[in-house]
Amino acid sequence: MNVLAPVRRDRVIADLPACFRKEAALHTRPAFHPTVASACQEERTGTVGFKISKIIVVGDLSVGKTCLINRFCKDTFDKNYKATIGVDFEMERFEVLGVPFSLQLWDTAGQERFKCIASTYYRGAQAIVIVFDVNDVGSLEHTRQWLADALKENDPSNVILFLVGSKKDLSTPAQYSLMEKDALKVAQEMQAEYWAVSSLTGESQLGGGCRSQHQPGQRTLRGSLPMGQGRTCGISSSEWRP
Ligand SMILES: Nc1nc2c(ncn2[C@@H]2O[C@H](COP(=O)(O)OP(=O)(O)OP(=O)(O)O)[C@@H](O)[C@H]2O)c(=O)[nH]1
Repeated sequence: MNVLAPVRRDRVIADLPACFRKEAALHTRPAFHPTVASACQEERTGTVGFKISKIIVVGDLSVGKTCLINRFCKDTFDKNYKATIGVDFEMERFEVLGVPFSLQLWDTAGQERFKCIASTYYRGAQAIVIVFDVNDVGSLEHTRQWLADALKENDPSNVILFLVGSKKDLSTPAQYSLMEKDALKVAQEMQAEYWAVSSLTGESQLGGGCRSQHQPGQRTLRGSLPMGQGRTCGISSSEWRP
């Protein structure tokens, strides 16, 4: 008996969106392998079963990792800072091309003293989200180290990377465009997709003037955080061959 509530409408992905930048994309095909697609449609997914992918969110202390996850999962924002102790996690259910799919979002502590505990949860990630504050250039510089640490526990050729600039609402357009140049450079080096967001307002914007395939109305953090929208993390056509 299925005791789970239906998947929320904005978590139902009926068409795979095109990748935004090929060099930062793990999946460059517009759809699953035809055999996979027909097996999903005919519910012959057999041994593939229920899919879970793990996303880890890393970055300096107080850059807004918890707020980003809360906006995405609960559509809430808390202006009071409560440091994450070690790690925390949320689970989000999706339906991708008719197949149930879940994301585990691991929120890790940015404080140095908890780094040791948090890093024990890095292993087995399909996507790494490295967050920095667009108003704090130091936090952008530290993203390289956060990525290096996360990649020690993961296979670099098999993870999708996102560089996310947070608290965009606190910067003026002039300040932001100065910062964006540096952020894009770092994203390019990392081969990550770059997004700028505000968890306070719910706005999310793909960096570098890349065009999104999505409707303007969809581009809010709740429905379209990078991890939910740009790609379907963790799914590869080879994995999904029935
Ligand atoms: N104005 C504004 N403030 C934000 C935004 N995101 C987070 N904040 C504030 O920044 C502070 C830190 O946010 P958190 O999400 O707790 O930061 P964190 O990165 O999870 O911090 P650690 O758990 O210590 O690693 C809080 O006071 C938030 O309210 C944003 O988009 N805009």
